[in-house]
Amino acid sequence: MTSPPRVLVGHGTENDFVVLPDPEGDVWAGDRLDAAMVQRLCERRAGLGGDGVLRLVRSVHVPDAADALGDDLGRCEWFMDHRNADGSYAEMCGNGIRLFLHALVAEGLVDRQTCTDGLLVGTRGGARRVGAGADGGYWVDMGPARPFGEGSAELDGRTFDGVAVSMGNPHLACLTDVPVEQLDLTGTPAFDPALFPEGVNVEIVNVLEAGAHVRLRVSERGVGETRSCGTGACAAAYAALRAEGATEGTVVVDVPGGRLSVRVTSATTVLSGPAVLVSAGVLCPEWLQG
Ligand SMILES: N[C@@H](CCC[C@H](N)C(=O)O)C(=O)O
Repeated sequence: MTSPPRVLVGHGTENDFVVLPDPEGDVWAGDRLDAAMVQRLCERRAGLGGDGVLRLVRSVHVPDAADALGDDLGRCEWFMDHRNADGSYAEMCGNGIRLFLHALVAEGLVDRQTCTDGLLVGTRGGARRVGAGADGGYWVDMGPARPFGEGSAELDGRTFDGVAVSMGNPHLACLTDVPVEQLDLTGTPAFDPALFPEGVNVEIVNVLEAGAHVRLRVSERGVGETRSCGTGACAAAYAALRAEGATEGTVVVDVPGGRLSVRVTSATTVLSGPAVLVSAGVLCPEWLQG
């Protein structure tokens, strides 16, 4: 590293990320961004603080992009290299990918005017189209929710039953009448490892209006409780519609950090919401060496 690495901090409905611009893949090459560095960056007192890290990098510089994207590799100039706060990789991040596009625009790497039709971005869960909305926010075509069974999770001394849904990453979306604001989600959920061999994000969901409006709290794999989860909102919307026997509809999803909207059709799921950059600067060399 010749000059101090550039860094941004931002969030989507208060699901917050440390953003590392690295277009040519030379700033955080090799094992520089190992799990220990991700953990240090996400540390809320001794680091910058965040639920995860997003590295802005061209797909050609990511060794595992070819496996993740297959024939889409050539169509995805950019790759969302996402890490959870514990350093683990996730296949997909719905809040992160909106912030990813916002940061590409802010860094002058992509022209916002050209992304109203969306830009195809590579992720470890495959290619996703993300675009700028007329309201200043962003949308992302997440692909269809893929149910893969039913299960339960134990949290705060209770058992919550739910539907297992893949949005590229694994979720257990649990509809319940227990008011979510009463729950203590500081613990780690217990779940069935046979159903979720790669771990799971657990959404606890109250239905406010059948098939149209829900409120959720989430315990994320690799992080703990966060203020929002975009893929979790999609899983919750799918579960809320399914409870009504519906496969299509638009669901407003309230999370502790704000509001998201999820449009579900028979073909796909479109998540919409804000993306906010809070600060931009550089990492101090003495911190990096510490
Ligand atoms: N908060 C994200 C999801 C991040 C990944 C998740 N913790 C996992 O490990 O699957 C979102 O907005 O979707």
